Amino acid sequence: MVVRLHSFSDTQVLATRLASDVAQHLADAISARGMASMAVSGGSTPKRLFEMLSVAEIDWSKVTITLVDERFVAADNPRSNHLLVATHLLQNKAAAATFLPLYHDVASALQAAAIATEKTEDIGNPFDVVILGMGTDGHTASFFPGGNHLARAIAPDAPRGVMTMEADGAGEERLTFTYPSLADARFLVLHIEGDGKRAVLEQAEAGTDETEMPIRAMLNRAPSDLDIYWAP
Ligand SMILES: O=C1O[C@H](COP(=O)(O)O)[C@@H](O)[C@H](O)[C@H]1O
Repeated sequence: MVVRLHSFSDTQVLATRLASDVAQHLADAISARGMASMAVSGGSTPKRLFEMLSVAEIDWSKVTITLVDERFVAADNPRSNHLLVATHLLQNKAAAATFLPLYHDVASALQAAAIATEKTEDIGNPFDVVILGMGTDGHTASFFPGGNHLARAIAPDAPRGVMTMEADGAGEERLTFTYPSLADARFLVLHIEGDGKRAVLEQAEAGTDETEMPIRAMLNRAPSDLDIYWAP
């Protein structure tokens, strides 16, 4: 694998370029296979990107979107990644896309993970586009340091699909695609912004302990090339 760092002067320039690159990969997938799949992150970073991507001139009716991870909360909860995507990405032209949520209104996160795995099994083998984020603790998706299922979730031979995760730094119980589900994406992106996250990235690149900083699994051993988009 190759890790490429793309640095931009500011977050607006980054979002413009990343939206254009993602749209191109989705259009290429539609041309090649008649459909496209994409898994996106939540959190605060992707809002501007989502808004720019939502107006891209591609055939969104052939695009299926899901999340790399989610909190076990309903879609009207302000902390829901589904709500973020619905508000900022599934708008404008992208309103024609199909969205597959990870959260389901069932008794446990474990049940929701099983349903999400089943409902997403026909997409993402591999995903055409995966956009990862990274927390200042070095987590990506819901691969949290100290997570109760971290070792299983980031194992190279973990099954494709969605698992649960609990960790002190995670807040609510989480739902997350496993490492193998994400790491072989045709276009694998890590989107980070700010000097603080750049310092966290450099710290991650300088070590190998994945339990300390799970983003290292993606940086060190993803089967796909990893394109990092960063702006101060
Ligand atoms: O918990 C989460 O945080 C990360 C990073 O979020 P940010 O607010 O620092 O951008 C995100 O990638 C992940 O999807 C989300 O669930």
